[in-house]
Amino acid sequence: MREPIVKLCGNQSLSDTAKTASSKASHLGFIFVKRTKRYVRPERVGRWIRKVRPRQKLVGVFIDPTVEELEEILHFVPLDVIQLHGNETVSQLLQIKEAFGLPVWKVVHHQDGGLDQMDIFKGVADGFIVDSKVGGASGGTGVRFDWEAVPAYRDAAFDQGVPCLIAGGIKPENAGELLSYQPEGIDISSGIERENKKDIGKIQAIMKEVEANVASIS
Ligand SMILES: O=C(O)c1ccccc1NCC(=O)[C@H](O)[C@H](O)COP(=O)(O)O
Repeated sequence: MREPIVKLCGNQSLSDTAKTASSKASHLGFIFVKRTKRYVRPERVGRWIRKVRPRQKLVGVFIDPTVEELEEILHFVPLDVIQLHGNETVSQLLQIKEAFGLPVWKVVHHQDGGLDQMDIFKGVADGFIVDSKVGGASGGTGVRFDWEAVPAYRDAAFDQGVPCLIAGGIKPENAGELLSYQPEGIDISSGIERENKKDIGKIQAIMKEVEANVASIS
């Protein structure tokens, strides 16, 4: 049975990181996109990681980063995965993979042509995240999409031999519904927050839903 991928994203403080790290999630995410509400400074994240020592894999979220920017972040934070949330091209992904030797997850927004986007990155992306498209926002919107589309994305990623996480508006109250579509992984940010801080009760509630559905997402 494969362990479900659960990424708890948008950690903004030592306290957030301690709460998400105390869970059974597999990945913790940090937003390195300047001028967005969950942006965190890499040197701070580095300090939190040294204190908390999470057992989870660390994911850095970026929009159209340069190799130099990534180099700077990696100097402070030992990322395990680079998540690209912007308009990056295949050649940019290849350049980043070559420069750092880290897995790169490409975000595809759920909209017409979402599956074609996944096809474009076939053999290059090491994983996909399918997120809601909400106006000009890139992510962290707290808005879900029509999950009837989930099996098509899941199967397309499966055919490529890479994981696919579903993101956008997942919360304890609706996680069971999403998990019934058997995604390989889920990515949550707003749904585990209360007043912009991660909430241990919501984290535990999400993880309880995952555990209850573990057979269906493995
Ligand atoms: O979270 C943000 O503020 C953000 C800003 C810019 C680009 C990406 C961002 N988040 C990426 C994520 O991986 C979120 O976990 C994902 O979009 C789901 O967010 P939510 O709907 O809040 O659960």
